[in-house]
Amino acid sequence: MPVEDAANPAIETRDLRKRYGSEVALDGISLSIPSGTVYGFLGPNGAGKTTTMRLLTGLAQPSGGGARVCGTPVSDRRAMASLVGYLPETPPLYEEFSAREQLEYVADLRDVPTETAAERIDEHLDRFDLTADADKRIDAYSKGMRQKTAFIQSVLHDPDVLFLDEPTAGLDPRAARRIRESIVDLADAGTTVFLSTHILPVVEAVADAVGVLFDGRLVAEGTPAEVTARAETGDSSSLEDAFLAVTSEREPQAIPGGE
Ligand SMILES: Nc1ncnc2c1ncn2[C@@H]1O[C@H](COP(=O)(O)OP(=O)(O)OP(=O)(O)O)[C@@H](O)[C@H]1O
Repeated sequence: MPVEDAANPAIETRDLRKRYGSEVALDGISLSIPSGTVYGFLGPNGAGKTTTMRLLTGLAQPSGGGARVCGTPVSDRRAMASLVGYLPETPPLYEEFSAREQLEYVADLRDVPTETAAERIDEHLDRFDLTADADKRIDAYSKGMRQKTAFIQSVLHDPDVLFLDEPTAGLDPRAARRIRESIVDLADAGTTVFLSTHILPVVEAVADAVGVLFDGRLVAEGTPAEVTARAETGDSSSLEDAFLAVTSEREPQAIPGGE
């Protein structure tokens, strides 16, 4: 069972906003996500999902509002480095390193003790069927092998909150299942997982709650069943039907003139 603590949310945002010049990427979102839960963060292309994750990992500065992760303001980048793990859409990997070297390097950066790092690296390489290729250079890796390596590096330091941007992209069914299992295992162990993906069956399988972002605003939130039911798309409707309903036939919202 997830270790939930609604009074001390792992992720909390208040009217969080981000502009890029005149472009409003995020138009004031407020979230409260209990620790030890999986939050599926959905939205069409360009809705503001990556922007939100960059703000919540301290990689970008908000234009307005605020956010805390485990009670710490996200502006504290030093604290964020140990509190959060982040698998971005295009993960940073050193082509000339092997997967093992890459993972040892990241573990060292995150101050994971050498012996603990070695154990975790071996365990994860095995779990993702990478052991035989672990000493090959990453520039000879397939897309899926890179994605698996990047996922492992995002969890090596045992973060309290894990942000995943399309973690199963490019993975074969076995590897995708391993990622889904890992997400559930991590949440069971108390990690909060913030999962952005367009693969809605993955969200239905693992998420405790979902939020749907459209044009920089949160337009639906609840358990997958609640969001599906509220969209009132029919008796046999799915999360996909609900997603399409809440992200269509909406006029773009007027953008306020200032913060
Ligand atoms: N560095 C940037 N400079 C200017 N505009 C940006 C920048 N990053 C994002 N945007 C804009 O902000 C909006 C939200 O982008 P974002 O990448 O957060 O969307 P997304 O929901 O992650 O999309 P996708 O599903 O395609 O990955 C888009 O209109 C995008 O063009």
